[in-house]
Amino acid sequence: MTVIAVLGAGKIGEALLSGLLHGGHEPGDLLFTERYPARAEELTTRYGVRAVEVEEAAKHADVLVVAVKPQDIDPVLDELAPLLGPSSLVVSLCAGLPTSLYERRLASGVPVVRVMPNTPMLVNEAMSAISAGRYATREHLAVVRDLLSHVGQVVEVPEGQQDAVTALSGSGPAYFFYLVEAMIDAGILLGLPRTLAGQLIIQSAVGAAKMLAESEEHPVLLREAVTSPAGTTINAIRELEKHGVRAALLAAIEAARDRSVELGKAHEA
Ligand SMILES: NC(=O)C1=CN([C@@H]2O[C@H](COP(=O)(O)OP(=O)(O)OC[C@H]3O[C@@H](n4cnc5c(N)ncnc54)[C@H](O)[C@@H]3O)[C@@H](O)[C@H]2O)C=CC1
Ligand SMILES: O=C(O)[C@@H]1CCC=N1
Repeated sequence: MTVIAVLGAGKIGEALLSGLLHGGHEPGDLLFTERYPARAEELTTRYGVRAVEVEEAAKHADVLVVAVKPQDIDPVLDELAPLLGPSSLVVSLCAGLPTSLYERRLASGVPVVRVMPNTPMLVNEAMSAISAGRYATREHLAVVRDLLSHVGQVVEVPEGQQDAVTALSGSGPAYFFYLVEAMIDAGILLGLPRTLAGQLIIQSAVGAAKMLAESEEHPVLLREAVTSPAGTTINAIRELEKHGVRAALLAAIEAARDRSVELGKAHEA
């Protein structure tokens, strides 16, 4: 079995470890590094996966998955540089960081694959986009695709699209959570108990997501099917349009893309 080491076991690192375990990986085939000992202990207790130093991770793992914040990448690259060679495989989950950064800072020929996943990895429903760096072959991409397909869907994109992907599906779950949170508040405004409002909205979100995923219909048609002439929904849609919700989403996602570009630029030579 391929041994995978997750470097930095925060929210997305934990989601990956948990998703891989759900997907059939053995705890013994997974390793992680973590800056905070208490966090390391917590994860070992929860998942039975061993926390190691970076040297051990580099020595034993076939795939090293970098899952620290982009702002924390420098010390990780310094640690990895003397430990890796062309037979290693580095997978970066870091928003904004280009494969060229790794290629510049690690030994020549180290293959790097850039990935933008998302947190639904925790429930095996991730959307991950993968892009090969300069030294990554089709075989390296296939290894990464196989690994991530245990925790959701995988698409390959040109690396130039990764900042847009980050804004869309990397951050995407947060936008849906935000909408659900606001809709539950609307239930409170209308006088419903919070638990009931939560149940109504969450199940509506699950049902709508299932229809989007399973029906062949365009989202516009699915919305139109809910929107009866002179009915209730069109009144709500009019308010959404009046308040510029569509324009707000376009601007919000563009701002997220811009931040991803900025995070990459901060590490330019
Ligand atoms: N949270 C999300 O939804 C997504 C995050 N990402 C990317 O994943 C990366 C991690 O994000 P989060 O998990 O949200 O951040 P986080 O802050 O929850 O996790 C980062 C973890 O790395 C650890 N760490 C930092 N430096 C370390 C070092 N030198 N050695 C060992 N451990 C170290 C920290 O203690 C922390 O536990 C980021 O680069 C982010 O862009 C990508 C897609 C989605
Ligand atoms: O907010 C962030 O920077 C990370 C990257 C995509 C989702 N979360």
